[in-house]
Amino acid sequence: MTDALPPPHVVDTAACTAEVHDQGAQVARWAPAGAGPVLYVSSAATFTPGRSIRGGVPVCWPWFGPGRGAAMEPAHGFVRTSPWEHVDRADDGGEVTLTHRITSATATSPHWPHPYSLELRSRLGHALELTLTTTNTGPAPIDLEEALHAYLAVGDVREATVEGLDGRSFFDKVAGTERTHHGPLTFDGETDAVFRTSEPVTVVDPVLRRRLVVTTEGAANVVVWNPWDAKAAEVPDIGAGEWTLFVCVEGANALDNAVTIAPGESHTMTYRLEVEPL
Ligand SMILES: O=P(O)(O)OC[C@H]1O[C@H](O)[C@H](O)[C@@H](O)[C@@H]1O
Repeated sequence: MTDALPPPHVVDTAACTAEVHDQGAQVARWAPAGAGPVLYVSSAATFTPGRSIRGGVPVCWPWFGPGRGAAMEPAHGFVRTSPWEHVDRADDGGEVTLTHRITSATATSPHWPHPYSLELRSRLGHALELTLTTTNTGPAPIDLEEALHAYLAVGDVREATVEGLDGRSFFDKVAGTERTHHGPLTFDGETDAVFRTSEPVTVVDPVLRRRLVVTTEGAANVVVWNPWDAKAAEVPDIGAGEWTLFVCVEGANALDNAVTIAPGESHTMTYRLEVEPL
């Protein structure tokens, strides 16, 4: 039993540099040409079988956090710490698409006794585009939550804002209440919010002088998370003081926006990330 993950798939083209692990089909790094790293990866991240990498884009499936009944383990589902099969690598003029698949033949949970096939296509180029497709291969409907849990690198979360959430309702997981947001989102404490929106959102970062534009399809929610200082200090794989260096802006179908898929049917969620100068 080795205690280190196999080396990631490496992409190094005129369009971008990137690294993608078979465990969790997790994109750990992505930097389009001319930009610095766009995804935060903790200096204390572990690259160990069975443990999620703290950073990049973990795939949360088929429940989000502890699930709707707050009793599911591991948090965020079992596929982010499972090995996926790497099934394809295609190069299209410098844009590389990696395809990973995981199915009920190799990865199951006592909480999830359902036949399924799950595929992630990671298109790595000037933009990062992740397409997660669930197929119900069993005889009964399945009901699931999912998230593409991107850790976006920022210069200082206390100076960053998120545009595109004005007027949106959200479940505030910190307060445990339903609320409506007004104006740009700023950060002055622990933030853990499941917004009901399918519209693009933009992280404006005056420190790194860039805008990170997040566009989703097939996602009813955008989740915004930063643990702030005290919560981050309780998480061993967030490097000391590094809570200022990221904000998670996730595409998701969670809570009352869980997805039901009929036998033989599929559902697709797409998360697209682009960098613009400020
Ligand atoms: O520590 P993890 O299991 O990776 O979860 C990290 C965070 O993920 C999401 O953003 C959730 O909304 C948070 O409640 C959770 O704390």
